[in-house]
Amino acid sequence: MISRSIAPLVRSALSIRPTPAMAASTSTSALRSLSGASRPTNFTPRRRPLCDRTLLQPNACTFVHRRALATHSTSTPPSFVIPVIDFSAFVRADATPAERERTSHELTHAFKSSGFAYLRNHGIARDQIDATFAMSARFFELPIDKKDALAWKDPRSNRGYVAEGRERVTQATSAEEIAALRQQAPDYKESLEIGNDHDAVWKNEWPTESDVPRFKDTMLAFQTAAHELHLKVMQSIAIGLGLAPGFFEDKCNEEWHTLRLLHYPSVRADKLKVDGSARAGEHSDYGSITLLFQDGVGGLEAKNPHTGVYHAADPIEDTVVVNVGDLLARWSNDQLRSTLHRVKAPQAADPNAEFTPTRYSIAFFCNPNENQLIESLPVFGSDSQRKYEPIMTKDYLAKRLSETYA
Ligand SMILES: O=C(O)CCC(=O)C(=O)O
Ligand SMILES: [Fe+2]
Repeated sequence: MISRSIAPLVRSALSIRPTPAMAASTSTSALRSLSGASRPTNFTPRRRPLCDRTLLQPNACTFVHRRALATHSTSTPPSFVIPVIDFSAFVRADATPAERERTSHELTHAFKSSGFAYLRNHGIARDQIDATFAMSARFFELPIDKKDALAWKDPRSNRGYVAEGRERVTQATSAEEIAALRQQAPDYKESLEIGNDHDAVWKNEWPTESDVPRFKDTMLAFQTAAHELHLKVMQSIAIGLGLAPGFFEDKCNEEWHTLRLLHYPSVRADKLKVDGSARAGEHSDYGSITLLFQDGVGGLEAKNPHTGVYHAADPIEDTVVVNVGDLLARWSNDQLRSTLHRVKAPQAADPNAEFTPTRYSIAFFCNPNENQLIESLPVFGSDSQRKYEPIMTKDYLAKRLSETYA
């Protein structure tokens, strides 16, 4: 999260205090607002039309994600804990194997129970995170035409700017249902998706250097740091599962990740009270793990799969939230949980406040390599106990998006 010392500065410098006029325009834009879960970073060519253009204004393209539920519960432990784990054993060069084992067991225990953990001492410097947040806020301050010029165009690329109103996570399938949902319960956010910058086919949509100086360099450096942390987390998971420490290394090293900058504009608090409405609707993430950096505002919630009750995953200074995605859940035959989550108004917010404060977060969606076969590992049982058919990363991701456009 943005350090407490600079967070108010960043926020007051970069966010907009809502005025009545803004409230009106927020609500107008909210009506065309949609958004949601992680999209995969790459794609096999689709046979179906990319967008349902009947649902949106000209030149806009709506992404409606119909997500199957994440990992289901079959047992009934009642507690739902998101522990704070000291990850320094994977950052310090002098850590002992025993220290790494201990950390790894804590982490895999968390992933087996809630699917979420906070990592402290994760090795990404606070200054780097703060600088990335500040740069993200500067990007979202650009006039809408500059951002629209960088628009997200193709799910195979999954790169570019996603304006409010372009995406809605839902299980719904019919156009009418989706249109109604959009009216009643849009997601209130905009985002910029950034893939790896060395893809031969798909290119990132960068703002010009004069519009946002040092933006590209800052984001590339952040991707590098986040990828390194992701490799350490995967190593820790391998140890926690009793696998060789390097088990995931050559399966997750192609940087097939998506860095998503998220901006949740200030919104009338009553809008988030509408049934089913959220800043980001209920969803699971698709990939292996997600590293989530949040500012100090709060609002992230994770769903206890046993009770269906949502628990706040409030920001904790100097930590990163890490959660399991669908592919890691499949790899582990659901032993590691891909837990449903969403972003609502912060639970600690003043109940009488007219507006929910502006919020920024940065999600780094990590994926196994494109052609990696994801099948439940023998350590999780015999073939007959497998809950899922083996599937390649890119096919799983493509399948999820083709459902989206059914
Ligand atoms: O902004 C957040 O806190 C969570 C965002 C998220 O879950 C997502 O984009 O998949
Ligand atoms: Fe998510």
